[in-house]
Amino acid sequence: MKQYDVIVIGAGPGGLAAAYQLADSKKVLVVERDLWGGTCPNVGCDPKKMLYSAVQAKDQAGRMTRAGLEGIPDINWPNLMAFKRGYTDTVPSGTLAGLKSAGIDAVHGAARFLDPRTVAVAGETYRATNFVIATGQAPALPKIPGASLLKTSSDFLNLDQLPMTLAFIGAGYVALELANIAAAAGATVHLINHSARALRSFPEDAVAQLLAAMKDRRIIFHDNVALTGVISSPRGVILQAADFSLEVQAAFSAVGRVPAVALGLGDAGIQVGARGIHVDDHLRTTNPHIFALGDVIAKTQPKLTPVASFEGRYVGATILADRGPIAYPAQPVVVYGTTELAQVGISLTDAEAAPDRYTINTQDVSRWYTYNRLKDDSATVTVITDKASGEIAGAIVVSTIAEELINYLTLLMDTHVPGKVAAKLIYAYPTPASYLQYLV
Ligand SMILES: Cc1cc2nc3c(=O)[nH]c(=O)nc-3n(C[C@H](O)[C@H](O)[C@H](O)COP(=O)(O)OP(=O)(O)OC[C@H]3O[C@@H](n4cnc5c(N)ncnc54)[C@H](O)[C@@H]3O)c2cc1C
Ligand SMILES: NC(=O)c1ccc[n+]([C@@H]2O[C@H](COP(=O)([O-])OP(=O)(O)OC[C@H]3O[C@@H](n4cnc5c(N)ncnc54)[C@H](O)[C@@H]3O)[C@@H](O)[C@H]2O)c1
Repeated sequence: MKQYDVIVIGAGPGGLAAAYQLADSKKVLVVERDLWGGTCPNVGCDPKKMLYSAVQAKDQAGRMTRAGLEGIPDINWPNLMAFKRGYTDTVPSGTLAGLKSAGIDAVHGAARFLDPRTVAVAGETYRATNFVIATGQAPALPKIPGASLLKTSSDFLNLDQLPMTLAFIGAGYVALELANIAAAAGATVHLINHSARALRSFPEDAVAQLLAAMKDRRIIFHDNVALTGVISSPRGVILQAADFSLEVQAAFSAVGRVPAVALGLGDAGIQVGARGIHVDDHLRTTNPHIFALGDVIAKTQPKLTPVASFEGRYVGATILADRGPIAYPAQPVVVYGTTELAQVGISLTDAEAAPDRYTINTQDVSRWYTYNRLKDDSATVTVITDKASGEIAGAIVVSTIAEELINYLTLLMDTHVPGKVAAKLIYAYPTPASYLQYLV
């Protein structure tokens, strides 16, 4: 039996951040059951955005037709997939090499608690003073007969050939982002939504702008369809509901993700609910020498890579010395769809409910120089300002380059720079930042 100061279970962005934080002063072991690096670089953010790169380039070319460009390029799926694999194929070995060079031990296999101080991995047992559970989430399947015929986001991001007809079940981040990629690459894409509302955490008007762009791309939305079953067919699968039947070559579940908690948590005295492992304000589980972080915990913060990494650094630092409860900075979120939808800070609904406290300023910026140059016809920016301090309290950006502006607005929020101070600075021109003076 080997003894460590800290055992980190799960080598995704959260677990790795904790391990690196501890590497200089503690004897650390990282356990991973699947791909070193976890979801984000292997089957999540990074491969998705490599495929999205070709979609962005194609879309910009499309917008510039009759403005100097002729012809819209086609996406060659096998070549695009080879480009993606050129990155993802190196992730597990690169991650492992990074751990070794930092003096962190690594073992491959699924960890399972035998008791609160011991885990078993691949037939060996390991003991530690502290544990960090960072096991993330896995794709969920709808609870209907035939659900095992459905594929997942991980399958989509590794398709050798793109099916010509396909469906996504769900209307959240995964469904919208992957539907956009598939449709831009030439597939006929159906999106099956069990309600009439997509992306519930975003304002309805902004979502409507995104959905309009996706419908222009000929993505077919089937709202208020509660599937009752999936059966196989000679050409693929048939999705069934009351008064509804749709045959596609492949169908992908995008109904959310479930916390990966099959690691004997009961034997370690750790409580877990449907949304994940319960933690306190120090990210301690119900067993105080065991921490949990990232997507696997029940939390109000979005389950995103930079949030998991932030928590990993916090837990690493807290194991070294208690620095008080975790205090999160603002967390920007971006949906990389047919246009980008980005949001940070207070929600529009909460700001509208407190008109004495907040100013809400929504502007159509599509004719402003940078957006006009890019022919970004649906660009809209909403900035919510705290009346008393003049500081930015939140923002919503719809634009093909929303990912850029949302980070500047986040920076201003986190550094408590009031809008009128930000407006006086000099920014490179012409760039999205150079319009901050008219936005904040
Ligand atoms: C398709 C897709 C696109 C996404 N796009 C974005 C994006 O654009 N931006 C963004 O910020 N976020 C995005 N996310 C979310 C992001 O990937 C996660 O928030 C992030 O990976 C969470 O990190 P984590 O370390 O908590 O968990 P993970 O990255 O999931 O890592 C957990 C690791 O633990 C391992 N593990 C599980 N159980 C055990 C066990 N018993 N023993 C050993 N190892 C175990 C798993 O194999 C996994 O490698 C996306 C997710 C998906 C699925
Ligand atoms: N750009 C990004 O940052 C990004 C991209 C992808 C994923 N993610 C992360 O991954 C998480 C998971 O994404 P997701 O899209 O899988 O989940 P989600 O929670 O965002 O969306 C799930 C969707 O499925 C629908 N749904 C649930 N049950 C259903 C059922 N039985 N039938 C039909 N529809 C059903 C929901 O109404 C919702 O529209 C996100 O919450 C986010 O944390 C982030």
